[in-house]
Amino acid sequence: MAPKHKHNDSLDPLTLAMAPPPNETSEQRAKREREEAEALQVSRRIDAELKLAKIALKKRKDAVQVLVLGQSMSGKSTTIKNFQMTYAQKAWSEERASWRAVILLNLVKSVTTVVDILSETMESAELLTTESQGSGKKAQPLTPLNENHRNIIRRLGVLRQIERDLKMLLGSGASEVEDPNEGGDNGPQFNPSRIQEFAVRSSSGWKDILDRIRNPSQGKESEAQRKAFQVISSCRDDILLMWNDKSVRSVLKNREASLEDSPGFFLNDIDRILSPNYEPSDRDIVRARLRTTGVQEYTFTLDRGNHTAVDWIIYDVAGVRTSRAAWIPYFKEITALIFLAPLSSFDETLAEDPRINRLEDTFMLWKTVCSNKLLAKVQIILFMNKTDILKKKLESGIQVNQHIPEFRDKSNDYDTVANWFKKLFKRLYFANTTPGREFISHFTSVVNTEATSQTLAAVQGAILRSDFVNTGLL
Ligand SMILES: Nc1nc2c(ncn2[C@@H]2O[C@H](COP(=O)(O)OP(=O)(O)OP(=O)(O)O)[C@@H](O)[C@H]2O)c(=O)[nH]1
Ligand SMILES: [Mg+2]
Repeated sequence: MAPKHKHNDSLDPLTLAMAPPPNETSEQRAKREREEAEALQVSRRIDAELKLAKIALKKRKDAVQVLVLGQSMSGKSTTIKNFQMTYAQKAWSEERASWRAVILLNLVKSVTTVVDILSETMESAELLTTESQGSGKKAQPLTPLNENHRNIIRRLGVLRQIERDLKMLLGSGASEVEDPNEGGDNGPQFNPSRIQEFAVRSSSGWKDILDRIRNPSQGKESEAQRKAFQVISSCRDDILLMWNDKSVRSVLKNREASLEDSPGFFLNDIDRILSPNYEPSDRDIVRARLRTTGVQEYTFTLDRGNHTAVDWIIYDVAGVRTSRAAWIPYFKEITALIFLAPLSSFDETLAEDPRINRLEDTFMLWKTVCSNKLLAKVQIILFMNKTDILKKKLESGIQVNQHIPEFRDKSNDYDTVANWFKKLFKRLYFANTTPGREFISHFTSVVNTEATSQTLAAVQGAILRSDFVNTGLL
């Protein structure tokens, strides 16, 4: 009989290393076999996860990826809300009730804005009255506001705490201006050193916030919302008294505070919003304002047009100047880019930098996007948005040439102004774009959901027809 070691010599070192130890007891053997079975299970799970990750990566590569860009308040999230409403109806209806907290905050903010304007007006009138009394002149009433207004303002003071509570509930996007600790600088638009920082920060857009409101942890969120609803309801009469008061309206007019056209304006809907069974309508949701922070991703499955489905991934980003570096990593991935240019902003300045005219900032961004090499093969679609507000502004007599001298003495009517802006975008496009890339643009008002659904259908067609898709890359 051959000696034992001779037999082992014929085995490879791996088999030897894995062989059960000699003199193994039956308990040791059972333990070893249990551990081996567990290890096998872990290995199979990892294999399955890798397979799924590979499929997901392939699905992602095959998807139409669209980045929506534009300055803050240009209507990016509102455009994506329209996509969601049309193509992801289940998610849209599931989120409906959660928008109530955002709408309550928007309402409270409008009230506190009016209160601030009235308080300032009364204070400066008092100061002037005291000065003129000191000089011995006869005192003239310098404001139509009186003691009744002062009492209303005092009573509405309780809404300050409600505003703070709702902001806490909704996170940093609930404030228009970034928290300075949140990582902003006033530097150039595309600062590569900031990419990493923004790319790793987890997204906290409205989708995450709405999920949190829908699934409150220990009832905290719903409690804040319930209290807000109660307190705002108790202030209803004072809010209406103030908002419907002729003197208040004349003060607001003198201060050129056009609240009705400001984002998230719900004062005219207060009774509906404060009814116990209130559920936000589609129109309420597209009008609600919540600033995007970070980058948010939405997935839809759309018909390719020939009854085959294709996944779309749409990225929503923050538009404030300090967050624009976070856009760059997405430039390499995307199929198409929708650029939001709010035409109505010709007489406004940026919230984050009041020295800069909003429309100038948009033109500058547009030029950067058209000339960017990473975007050379990307189909760019321009939405000249907020046309409804542009119309109203022009009708109210606001002159474009007072804010953009290059407009000179052209007629200040909507068609002339809108087409002149379009010409400027087109000119900048052709001066900076990749040769041969088509110029696609739409005049939009993305709060008008019916008109926008038609625009989105056209956008879908244009993207699927684009060369990039048709060269077989998708
Ligand atoms: N009247 C009107 N309001 C609009 C239009 N587009 C957007 N808005 C409103 O403007 C506000 C801002 O729109 P958003 O979609 O939140 O803007 P955004 O580009 O996502 O802004 P950031 O998240 O700060 O980058 C919202 O209250 C919208 O309802 C429009 O065409 N007309
Ligand atoms: Mg947004």
